[in-house]
Parts: sequence; structure tokens; C-alpha cells
Amino acid sequence: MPAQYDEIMNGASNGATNVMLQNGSTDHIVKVNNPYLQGQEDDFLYHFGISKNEAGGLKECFGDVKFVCTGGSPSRLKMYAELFHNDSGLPLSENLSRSDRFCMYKTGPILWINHGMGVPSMSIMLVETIKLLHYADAKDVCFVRIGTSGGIGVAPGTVIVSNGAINGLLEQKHIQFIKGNIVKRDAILDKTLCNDLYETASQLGIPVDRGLTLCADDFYEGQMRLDGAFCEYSSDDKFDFLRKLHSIGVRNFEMESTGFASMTHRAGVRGAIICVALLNRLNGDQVSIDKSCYHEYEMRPFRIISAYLRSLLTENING
Ligand SMILES: O=P(O)(O)O[C@@H]1C[C@H](O)[C@@H](CO)O1
Ligand SMILES: O=c1cc[nH]c(=O)[nH]1
Repeated sequence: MPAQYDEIMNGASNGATNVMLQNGSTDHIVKVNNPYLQGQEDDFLYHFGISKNEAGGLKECFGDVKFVCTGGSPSRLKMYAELFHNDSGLPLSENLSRSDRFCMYKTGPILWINHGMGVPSMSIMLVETIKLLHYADAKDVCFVRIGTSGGIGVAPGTVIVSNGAINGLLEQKHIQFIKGNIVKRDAILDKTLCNDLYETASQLGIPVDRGLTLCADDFYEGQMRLDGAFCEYSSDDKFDFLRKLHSIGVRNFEMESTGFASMTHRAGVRGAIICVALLNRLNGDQVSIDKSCYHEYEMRPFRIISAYLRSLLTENING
């Protein structure tokens, strides 16, 4: 058994034995809906390098998880986990992922996992995390994507709390291709969690707005940039589209929201997305902010989730 799992199970590295996180739900399991899994003795979560029948048991390791915080970059998520460990005093685990695809850190009942760029990468992470938490018998889990985005008609640095996620056809649906067909699934975020995060941002004095998030399949043409390697539309086309999006309530572009909203909904877990706008796309396409400004911006979603999580943490005196 790797040292880090051993430590976690002995309560040495995550403090899970006496920490509760009250997130307002009761006894909702993390759902999987796959009859084939029932007949399968073991299940290897390839992109984490973790098995269902892990020595020591997934329940002991992950059964207490109440929040999964996720975003694209592995180093950013590691930094968030370390900062949350400092903010909360909760012990920080080693990287629990044995694969280099994703990192996974644990601070008490909170997991910090990166998802890479775009829905295809993120969906692999979500499927394996949903199965992991299902096998661990975790209950009442919330997932929050804390990320970056391109703002539409908002000042750079504004954090957008998504009140819906739309695909490139401007529908609140996640599109998959299965069996040669297009399958569309509802993209649904948790209103209460979104409202709570919006309130937390307001209380912290962080510039915040609510709006729809457009989930693009790429950074350039899919977001109507004029600075990609290919561009077969005009500047007028771009601005017409951005203005149309703004008029129907879209406030930012990113690349994961519909997949995130539909998969969390299908798993019966509550999901929310808060992304800082790195730029206002009505003013340009290049993300050319300096390093310290970028850092200040990427810290804003973290400051919100950290304050929110700390407000939910209580000591379980019976633990
Ligand atoms: O991980 P974040 O939220 O920063 O990811 C956004 C969406 C795309 O994956 C990426 C493009 O730069 O930024
Ligand atoms: O413009 C942007 C910035 C970050 N992420 C995106 O997907 N688009």
C-alpha cells in the first residue's frame, strides 16, 4: 500500500476523522448508472492509477469527501490545495493520483483535482471521480469548477458565477456522439450552491456577476477569436455574435461547462461553476495580462471557494 493511502487511513494526513462539512444535503449517494459495473469484480481507474479494491479500502480514504474542487491546471490545483491547507488548518495529503494525467490532493473532506483543457479531458476525470466516490460510499458531495474564462461585456477580473451552461448551438445541453448518433443531455447546475457562492463573493468584495457560460469546443474559432491560425469569418461577424450572446445573458466563454453541468447532474451531485474573466472579449482576443495580474485573477475564484468551505466546516465533537 502506498505511504500516502496508509497515512490517510490512519488520519495522519487529512484530519478526516473529526472534521464535518455541512453542505445542506442529507444522504445523497454519488450515482453511477451502469449495470455492467455490478458484474465486474474490480475496476481500475486508469487515469488516477487507483483500483476499486485498493488495499486499505476506498471508503476509509474517500468516504468522508463532501466537496470536489476542480480546474484545468495541475499546478494551479496543487497551489489551491496548499493554500486551503494554510487557510483551514486541515492536513494536506500527498498527490493521491498515481498517474501523471491528473493530480489529486485531499484536505479533510475536500478533494482538489485538475481536469485538463476541454470537455473530453474533463469528462474522463469526472467519470473516474464519480466512480471513486461511489465506491467509497461518499454522500452529499458537491463539485465546483473554479477556473478562468473569456468575459463578454464584463470587466477583466470579474468572477462569473454560471447560472447556466450552453453549447455552441446556444442550447443548455451537453452534446455527445454515441453509437453514431448525437445525444443531448440537460446541462443543469445547482441554484442554491451558485447563489451561496455569489453571496460569498459579494461579501468578500470580489467583483462578481452571474450569467450563462458558453462552453466552446476550442479556444480560437469556437470562441470567434480573430487571432487563431485560421479565420474564415469577419470582425463584424465576431462582434455581431458576441453582442448577440451578451443580449441573451451570456457573460463568458470557457471549455468545460456543459459537460460539467450534465455529468454532475446525472451523478446526482450538486455542481457549480465560478470562473474569473481574464479579459473582456469585446475589447480584444489576446490574453496578454502580466503574471502578477494573472495570479491576482486566478486567486479570486479560490478566495471565494476557500471562504465558503471554511464557513461550512465544523468540528464534529462526537468524531
Ligand atoms: O482551467 P481553466 O478554467 O483555466 O480553463 C479554461 C478553459 C480552458 O480549458 C482553458 C483555455 O485556456 O481555460
Ligand atoms: O478567453 C478565454 C480565456 C480562458 N478560457 C477560455 O476558454 N477562453
